[in-house]
Amino acid sequence: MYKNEARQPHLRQQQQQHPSSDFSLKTTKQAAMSPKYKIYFCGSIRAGRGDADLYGRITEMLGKYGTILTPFVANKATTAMGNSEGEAKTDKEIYDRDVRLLKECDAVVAEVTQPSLGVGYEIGRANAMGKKILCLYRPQPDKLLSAMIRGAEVEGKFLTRDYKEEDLPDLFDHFFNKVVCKVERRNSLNWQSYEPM
Ligand SMILES: O=c1[nH]c(=O)n([C@H]2C[C@H](O)[C@@H](COP(=O)(O)O)O2)cc1CO
Repeated sequence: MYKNEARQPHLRQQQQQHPSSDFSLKTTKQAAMSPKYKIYFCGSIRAGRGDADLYGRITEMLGKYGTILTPFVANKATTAMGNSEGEAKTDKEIYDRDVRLLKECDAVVAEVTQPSLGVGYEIGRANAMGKKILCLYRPQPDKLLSAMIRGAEVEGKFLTRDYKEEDLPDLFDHFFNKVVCKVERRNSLNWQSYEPM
């Protein structure tokens, strides 16, 4: 028995079930190659549902990188005047659930073209939690993005991008593969001293 089999008996079991293939190695490699993130998607609800179709296309693209924690934002059945969506029935339940999901997520993607109090609040809260954030804005002739979003930009942490829909695949590749994938050093352990690095 190899050393790590003693600590991970499931590896030995997998090896017995798949004797001709290096099952454990393959699954480990696959996991490393296709990281699946928990993504909090923000978009306007009570501030107007004019971009709901676009939110649907965005969340579909984001599915390549992980799980959307907030599918109700892109759901066309969610209306500006509805007072409940999904499991949440009251504003308090919506707020509590969304703050819990924000804490849980690995990354926030926000479509900020339609100005929304809720989206602004979520971005500020996520920023205070140290989450990686991508804000997407479609420049409008009569509408400027708030300085509290564009001005919050910090390289490698908080990105704001003016975009056209065809730019999204490249923007998402960059955000997830160059920004979100970077593990904060303080989250790792020095295996000699057991101190956080
Ligand atoms: O019913 C809701 N469900 C919900 O999850 N939210 C969250 C998610 C959205 O990203 C954001 C939208 O805020 P607003 O409704 O102020 O546009 O707030 C907001 C509402 C309604 O305010």
